[in-house]
Amino acid sequence: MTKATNIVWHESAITKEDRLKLNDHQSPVLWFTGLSGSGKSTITVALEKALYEKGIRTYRLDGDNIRHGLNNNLGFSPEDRKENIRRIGEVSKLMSDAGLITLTAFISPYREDRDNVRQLLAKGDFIEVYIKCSLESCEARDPKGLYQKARSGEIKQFTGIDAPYEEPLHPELVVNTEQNSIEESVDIILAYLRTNQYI
Ligand SMILES: Nc1ncnc2c1ncn2[C@@H]1O[C@H](COP(=O)(O)OS(=O)(=O)O)[C@@H](OP(=O)(O)O)[C@H]1O
Ligand SMILES: Nc1ncnc2c1ncn2[C@@H]1O[C@H](COP(=O)(O)OP(=O)(O)O)[C@@H](O)[C@H]1O
Repeated sequence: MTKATNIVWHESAITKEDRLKLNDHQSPVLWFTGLSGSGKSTITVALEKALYEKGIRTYRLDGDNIRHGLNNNLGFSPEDRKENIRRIGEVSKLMSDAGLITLTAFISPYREDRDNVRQLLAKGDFIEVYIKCSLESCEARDPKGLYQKARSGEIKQFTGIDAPYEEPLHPELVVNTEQNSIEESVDIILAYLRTNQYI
């Protein structure tokens, strides 16, 4: 594939700041990361509902859904996961520019890939939320039966089994879903957004 050359950035007449004036909130990216079954999808769904009910504009990007469309040409090798996260980072940046609070729910197992997204976004617009849950509990939950398939060798390169997960070193938030209910987890995140004047 040859990269495009001779392309020039074209400014809009309306900026992100203009769009944010129509909102009563900022437009950060809430980047959820954690093992499969840790609760990323469950919590982002509940959080998005809570935000919507407060009149806040949101959009949720979820690994399972995005891999059906935009990223349907990617698998689970380290290179493909990197490209998956790079594209989601770019999409999140557009959403932030559009004035939405984005909730992303991807395993995003590599620190470097998550840090690249942090660098891509304006300061304060990347909120890393580590959904912490032991492999043991995730495997006991096994909501999609994938751990069982990974253990039997039917699925290869499964995160936590035969592919790595690198825990965040300095996440803005850690939510432990072995200790907190779904409602408590949502409240922790809402409190963070309020305290830091995002909403
Ligand atoms: N090999 C392997 N490893 C991990 N996960 C797998 C795999 N194969 C399929 N699945 C399903 O795909 C979902 C993870 O996709 P992501 O885009 O979030 O993964 S990644 O961020 O690129 O690592 C993940 O969804 P969640 O369970 O919601 O995390 C799984 O349902
Ligand atoms: N405290 C909790 N927070 C989030 N999910 C929980 C919790 N306790 C049990 N669960 C269950 O764990 C599973 C998490 O699955 P899911 O949200 O799909 O995780 P992920 O998106 O990280 O793969 C769901 O079946 C959910 O009902």
